[in-house]
Amino acid sequence: MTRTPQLVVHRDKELMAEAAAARLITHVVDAQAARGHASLVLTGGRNGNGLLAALAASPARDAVDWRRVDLWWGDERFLPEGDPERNVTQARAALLDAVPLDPGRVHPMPASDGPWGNDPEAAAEAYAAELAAAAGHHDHGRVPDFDVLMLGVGPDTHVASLFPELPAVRETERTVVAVHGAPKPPPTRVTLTLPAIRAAREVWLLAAGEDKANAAAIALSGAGEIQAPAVGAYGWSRTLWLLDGAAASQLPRELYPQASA
Ligand SMILES: O=C1O[C@H](COP(=O)(O)O)[C@@H](O)[C@H](O)[C@H]1O
Repeated sequence: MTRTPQLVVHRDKELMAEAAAARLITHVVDAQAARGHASLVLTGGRNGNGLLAALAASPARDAVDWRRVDLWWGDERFLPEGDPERNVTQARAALLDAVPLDPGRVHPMPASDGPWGNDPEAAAEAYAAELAAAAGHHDHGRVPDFDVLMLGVGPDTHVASLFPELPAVRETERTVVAVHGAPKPPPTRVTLTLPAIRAAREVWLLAAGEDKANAAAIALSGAGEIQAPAVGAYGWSRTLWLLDGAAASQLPRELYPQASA
């Protein structure tokens, strides 16, 4: 388990998205070569969707065997199926509809008009059960061995739907919980918890744009995870912060990485 993140700063958000997409393709190809399949956790938000769109535009996307990719989500806005604000709807538009995925390996979080109805607690429990059913006996706990778990960092340091000081960020047992009263709309959400996030091999935090500069500086300067949830998001093999110059602009000088482009 490494709590010390590596930082990579790219010139701007477009280059950051392209470089992150290239990095992801390489990871997936390597995971498939080593283990036969790759398991990814997608994030919503502008930076996560930017990465997916860059991946869709990359000719190297065809190096991936998409039929052997498992897709999970870090969080979801609890809205009806097909709602344009749902993270899965946006991911489908950015990439998923353009690649030959196995539908049985795509695991969106439940919608508010899905089989568990408008009950986010039931939806969270069902997603936790789906994760547990996919976890092998070698996996760390009750979720599959995620190769890469991506998280967009919000301007308030939230990741997934773990917002500062709300009960979800304090959860230490369950892997998935419902969120009520999120400060960013919509207020009702479903999210992986920090213990589930920390079961990932690699956690990549994405932060691009001036509105992320304060969040990056706070999260990377020793804040607590209840006040700054991004602090609590780390992988057991590696934790990577992928930033653009604007998001890195308030980092303390000693944190600013030497080799960045
Ligand atoms: O609402 C959400 O916001 C965060 C961050 O989004 P961004 O647009 O500020 O980059 C995202 O990571 C999360 O998945 C999403 O539900």
